[in-house]
Amino acid sequence: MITPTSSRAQSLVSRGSSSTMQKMGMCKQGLRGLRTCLSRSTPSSIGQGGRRGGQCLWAPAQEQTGVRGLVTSMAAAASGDAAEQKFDYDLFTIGAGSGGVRGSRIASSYGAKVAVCELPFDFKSSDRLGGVGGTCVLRGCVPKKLMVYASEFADHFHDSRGFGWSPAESIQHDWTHMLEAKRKELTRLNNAYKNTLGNAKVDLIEGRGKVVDAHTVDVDGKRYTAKHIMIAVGGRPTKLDIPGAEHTITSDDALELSRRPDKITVIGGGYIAVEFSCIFHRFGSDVHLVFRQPMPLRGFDEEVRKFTTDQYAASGLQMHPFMTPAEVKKQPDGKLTVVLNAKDGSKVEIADNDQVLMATGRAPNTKNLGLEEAGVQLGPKGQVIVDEYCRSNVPSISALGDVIDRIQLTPVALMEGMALARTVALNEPTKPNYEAVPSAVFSHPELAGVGMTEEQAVQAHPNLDIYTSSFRAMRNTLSGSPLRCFMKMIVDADTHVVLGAHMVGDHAAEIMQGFAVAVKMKCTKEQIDSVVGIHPSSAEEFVTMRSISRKIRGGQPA
Ligand SMILES: Cc1cc2nc3c(=O)[nH]c(=O)nc-3n(C[C@H](O)[C@H](O)[C@H](O)COP(=O)(O)OP(=O)(O)OC[C@H]3O[C@@H](n4cnc5c(N)ncnc54)[C@H](O)[C@@H]3O)c2cc1C
Ligand SMILES: NC(=O)c1ccc[n+]([C@@H]2O[C@H](COP(=O)([O-])OP(=O)(O)OC[C@H]3O[C@@H](n4cnc5c(N)ncnc54)[C@H](O)[C@@H]3O)[C@@H](O)[C@H]2O)c1
Repeated sequence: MITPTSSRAQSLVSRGSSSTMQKMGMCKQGLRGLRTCLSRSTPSSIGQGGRRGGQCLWAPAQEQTGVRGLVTSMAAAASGDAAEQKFDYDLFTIGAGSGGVRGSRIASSYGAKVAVCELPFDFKSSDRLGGVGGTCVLRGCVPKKLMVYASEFADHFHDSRGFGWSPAESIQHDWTHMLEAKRKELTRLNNAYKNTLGNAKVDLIEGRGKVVDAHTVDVDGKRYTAKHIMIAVGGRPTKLDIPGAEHTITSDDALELSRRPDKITVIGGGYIAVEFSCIFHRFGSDVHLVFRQPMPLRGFDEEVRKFTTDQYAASGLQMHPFMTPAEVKKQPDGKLTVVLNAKDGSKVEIADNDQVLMATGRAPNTKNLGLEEAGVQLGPKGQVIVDEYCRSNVPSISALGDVIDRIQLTPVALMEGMALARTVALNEPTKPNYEAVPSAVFSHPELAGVGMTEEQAVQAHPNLDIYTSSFRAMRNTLSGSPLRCFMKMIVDADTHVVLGAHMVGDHAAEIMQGFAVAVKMKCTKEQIDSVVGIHPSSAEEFVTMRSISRKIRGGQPA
C-alpha cells in the first residue's frame, strides 16, 4: 500500500490538527494557508533562473528546505515515524516532458514535496540534452503542427484561384523566417513550462537523472532521496541499422533543417513518416514515402487506411509499398541514394535525395538510467514494465508516458501523470482509463478516429452495422482540389451503441474530439441521429448518416 508522507500531511490538515501545526509555528488555514503565509513573507525568486549542474534552478533556498521540508517533517511529527524524515522529497520525477510536468505539478498541488530533473535545453535531443517541455513541446506535436500550419498555406494560395483570387506569382516562402519563428515560440514555451513548475512549487533541477536505488536519484553527481520516484523520461528516435544510416536524419533533425529539401525520401509508414511526408510535399518537395506494408498507418481502420492512401496518392505523394530499406549511399555530388529491397527480390533505387528521413519508431530513454541495477523490470524495447497503476515491480518506482510504451500520445501521458499524482500523493490508487482514446494524424488530408476499428469491433461484437459516407467537401467544389472526405461509424447492431467513429478530411481532429465524448459516453446511433446538424459543415454528415452501408452478422458480411 502506498502511504506517502504528503497524504498524511494532507489528512492531518483536513482533520484540522491545529495543535501540531501551531506547535510548528504554522498558520491555522492548513497547508494551503501555510504556503500563502510563507510566500507572502518570502520574496519570490521563482522564475529567475539559477545555477546549473544538479542545482535547483527555480525554487528559492527557503522553499527547498522550507515549506515543503515542513510538509515532510510535519507528517513525520504527526505520525511519529522517524523514517519519514530521511527523504528529501515525497516525489522525485526524472524527465520534465508532458507526463513528468503534469504528474509533478498535480502531486505538488495535492501537498506533496516534489522535485523534477530535466536535461539542459536544446532543439534536438541526445543523451545529454533535452529541455523542460519534452518531446511534445520541443520536438514533437508543437513544432510539427507549426510546420503543418506553415505548409498548408501553399494549398490555400493554390485553392484561392478557384474563388477568384490571383495570388502573386512571386509569392515565396522564407524557410529561415519560419525556423526562427518556430524556435522563438519553442523557447517561449520552454520558459512557460519552467514557470508553471515554479508556480506549482515543484523544485526543478537541471541535469541528467539516474536511479541509484529504490529511493535515491543521482543528478550529475548530487544525490536526492524520495519516497517515490517517477520515471518520465520518454523516448527518442531510432534509426535502422543499415549501411549508410549515418547519412539519414530523424524527426528531431527534420524539424531543424536549415533549408527545404528539394527531394526527400521518408522511410516508415507510421504517424511521423506520414505527417512529415505531407509537410514537405505541401512545401513543394518531391517526396517519396517508403514502407513495408501495402499501405501506411498500420493499426488504423483498414477502410480508412485504404481511403487515406488513395488520397495521399491523389495529392501527389509518391508511395513505395512493399519496400524494405537496404542501404543509403552518398553520391559524389553529396546527394543520397536509397536502395530498397522489393517484395519480388529486385532492388529499387531512389536517387538524388537532399535528405533521407528515418521514421521507423522510437526507443524508451532507459539506457544508463540505473533502472535494471535498481531491480526495475524492463521489456524487450527497454520500456519500463508497469501495472495498471503505472507502478513498476519496485513499489516506490513508477513510470508513465512514452517510456512505458503503451500509447505514445501526449494526452495519454497527461492522463497517466494525473492518475499517478493521485496514487502517490493522495494515497488513492488510480488507474488511467485507456478506453476510447482518440487520435489524429496531421497529414494531408487529416485523419482522426476514436474507439474501435471495424477489425477490432468484429472480434468483440458479432453483429455490426457499418455506416460510411464519402463526399467532396463544399470548399473543394470551387478550389478544384481532388481530395474527398470520408466518414465512418461502427455500430453494435444489438445494442445500437456506437463503437467507433473515424474521419478523413479537413479538420478531422477538431471534429473527432467532439465525437470522442459521444463514443466514450457510449452513445447509441439513435442518440447521435437525434442531434441537429450544423449547416453547412462537413461534420453534420455524422448526424445525418441514415443508410447502413454494410451489415455484419455473426462476424460475417451479411
Ligand atoms: C515528431 C513527433 C510528433 C508527435 N506528434 C504528436 C501529436 O501530434 N499528438 C500527440 O498526442 N503526440 C504526439 N507525439 C508523441 C508525444 O510527443 C509523446 O507521446 C509525449 O511527448 C510523451 O510524453 P512523455 O512525458 O512520456 O515524454 P517526453 O515528452 O519525451 O519527456 C521526457 C523528458 O525526459 C527527459 N529526460 C530523458 N532522460 C532523462 C534523464 N536521464 N534525466 C533527466 N531528464 C531526462 C527528456 O529530455 C524529456 O524532456 C509526437 C512525437 C513526435 C516525436
Ligand atoms: N499525430 C500524433 O498523434 C502523432 C504524431 C507523431 C508521433 N506520434 C506518436 O509517436 C509514436 C512514434 O511514431 P513513429 O512514426 O516513429 O512510430 P510508429 O511506430 O508509428 O511507426 C514506425 C514505422 O516504422 C516502420 N518500421 C519499423 N521497423 C522497420 C524496419 N526494420 N524497416 C522498415 N520499416 C520499419 C513500421 O512499420 C512503422 O510503419 C507513435 O506511436 C505515435 O503514438 C503521434
